[in-house]
Amino acid sequence: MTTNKISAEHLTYKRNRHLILDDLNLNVQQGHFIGLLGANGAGKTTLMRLLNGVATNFTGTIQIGASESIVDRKQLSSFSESLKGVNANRTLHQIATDYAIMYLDFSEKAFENFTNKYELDCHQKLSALSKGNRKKFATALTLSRQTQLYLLDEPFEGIDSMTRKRLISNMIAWKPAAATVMISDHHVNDVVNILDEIVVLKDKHVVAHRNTEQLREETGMSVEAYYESFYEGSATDD
Ligand SMILES: Nc1ncnc2c1ncn2[C@@H]1O[C@H](COP(=O)(O)OP(=O)(O)OP(=O)(O)O)[C@@H](O)[C@H]1O
Repeated sequence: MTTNKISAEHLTYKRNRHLILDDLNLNVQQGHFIGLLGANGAGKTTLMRLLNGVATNFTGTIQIGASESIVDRKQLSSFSESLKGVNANRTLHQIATDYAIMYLDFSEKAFENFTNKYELDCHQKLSALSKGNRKKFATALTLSRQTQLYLLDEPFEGIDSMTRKRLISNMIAWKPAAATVMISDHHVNDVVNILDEIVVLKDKHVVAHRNTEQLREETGMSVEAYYESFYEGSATDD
């Protein structure tokens, strides 16, 4: 069996009796930038929560590397949403110190590099950060772990277009070859240059999973036009 993969098979998930994901199948080889695309409410955050092991009580299987266990998946993936439970009265530096205790793979050196590049003042309290800087901080924390799968939920939301371009270049330069980075974003054109693959969620499951280069060659469409066509009901994935 191949172990350098991330997979979800027949994944079905309900929350408060609402069916959110239904028989979702996804299989990615590690080492790529993957865009997780879908309209509001399509289930992008939910899928990331399930992969990371924050959300449980699903049916089907989820695997990262060779393991299906929740404990291993939390260890093998780093999720930007983890910041949700953090005490906003703590400074960025204090929060990073907490992370270093919580996650043995957290690199304080990497964190320092990211915060320098992102122009964040680590003496500030989390509560004092603007929306964009809060996103940058969540990304810095997430990427400072040394693990296999990085799950970034709308990392560029609220970030100005110039900074966005700089963060994307930094991310390309930073990515370890074996790591997988899954990014959800509503502004497909802004992130498309970083993406090796896209996964489109619609109707509670994956309706397309394509290599971006092949997609352009084979369809002659931009990635954004291809993605939007699923929502216009005019495309099928073959
Ligand atoms: N606590 C909950 N109880 C019931 N349904 C929920 C709950 N949380 C989320 N949902 C539903 O799950 C579905 C998927 O939500 P999710 O946040 O994963 O979507 P998303 O693709 O990330 O959306 P967005 O792009 O708006 O962030 C939505 O229909 C949402 O209403």
